[in-house]
Amino acid sequence: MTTSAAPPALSVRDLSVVFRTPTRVVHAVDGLSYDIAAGEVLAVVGESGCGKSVTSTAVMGLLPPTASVGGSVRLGGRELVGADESELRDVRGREIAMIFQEPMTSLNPVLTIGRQVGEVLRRHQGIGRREARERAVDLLDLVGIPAPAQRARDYPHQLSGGMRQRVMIAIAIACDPAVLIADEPTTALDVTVQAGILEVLQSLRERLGTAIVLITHDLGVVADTADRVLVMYAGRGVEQAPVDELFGAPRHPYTRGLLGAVPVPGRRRAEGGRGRLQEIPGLVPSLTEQPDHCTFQPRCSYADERCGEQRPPLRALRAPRAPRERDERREGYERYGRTGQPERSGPPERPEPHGQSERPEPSERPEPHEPHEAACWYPVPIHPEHRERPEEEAAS
Ligand SMILES: Nc1ncnc2c1ncn2[C@@H]1O[C@H](COP(=O)(O)OP(=O)(O)OP(=O)(O)O)[C@@H](O)[C@H]1O
Repeated sequence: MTTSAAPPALSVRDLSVVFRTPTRVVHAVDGLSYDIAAGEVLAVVGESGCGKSVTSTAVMGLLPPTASVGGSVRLGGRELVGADESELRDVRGREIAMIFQEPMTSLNPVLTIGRQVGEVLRRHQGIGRREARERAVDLLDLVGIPAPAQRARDYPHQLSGGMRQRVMIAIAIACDPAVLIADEPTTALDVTVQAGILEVLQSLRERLGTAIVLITHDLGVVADTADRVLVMYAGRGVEQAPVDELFGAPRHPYTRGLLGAVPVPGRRRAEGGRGRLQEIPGLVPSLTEQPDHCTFQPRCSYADERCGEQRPPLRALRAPRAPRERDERREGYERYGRTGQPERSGPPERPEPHGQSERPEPSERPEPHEPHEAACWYPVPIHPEHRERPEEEAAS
């Protein structure tokens, strides 16, 4: 739950999405809750099919009629679940916007990019063609398109993939939305172009206070960009934490497995040949059922009977604060550069994270708006000798 005084820019509570087709029922999202504050970047991670995109599409009110949505999505005090289409159309683009993975499918190939950015302004702000054109050029400039006045006359196919993605961002932020959802915005791009796009997103949150929900598979991007992380598994939120806590002291066994499945050069050598990539055994559960127990239980090495009988709620955990624990958090954070790998090979020299010189130390980052939470009866111990029992956790 949000502890800061300011209301969240976006508040999602107990969101559920069920698709009903003639042949099956899919519980794509089940009881998901999160908040995001102005100027914050919340990364949403999890294996393919865990419900990241469906969550965002539900928040935007863009799901097909086969989907039924439950719970609450509050945007600046306005409830979006159950709102009618005309109200949603008014909100989308103006107060909340989304950028997608593949800009070529979202841009109109027969209109210039200046026209496409300008159209959004004209539709939502009722300004004239000439003013819209001028403001479109300003927006293209803001997202880092060189010579924006000339490029505004280009068609999408005349731009590189990275430039097209910048155009999508310009369209998304044209009306200065409070919340921007970026669904895998850098996946199809090479690493240097990706870095440029992430810088644009960072500058938006700093300059305009945009709250950004960043959906990504790339844990390096998460480490480098996010303030907080939401981990999803099989349609449920299983862990939420400030980014350095999540990387340094993951508490849900699934999160730990997810981090262990990322290649880190030098780790194997540093760990005497033992540091292999750790696969999570077993398979992701089918979403056609909605079990009333922990869905990760069949794959979890910590599970006991209770995990197979009762569904663990998302509970606040005590944050690791002792100096030694703090160092471990830091170490975890430093393991991941922007590409999911340290910039140089591993120990004995500890690698610097990408862009560390310009970015504040993790300890200087803004205070988290939410505590560390995990949906687990037996959260992974911070130290093996300190296995905590549920009753020792500081529930709040
Ligand atoms: N229109 C639909 N009808 C039925 N099931 C759907 C529909 N859209 C999505 N799903 C199902 O919902 C589940 C979640 O899908 P979603 O696209 O949100 O996953 P994801 O975590 O974003 O995956 P990825 O990382 O691969 O994009 C999947 O099992 C998917 O098959």
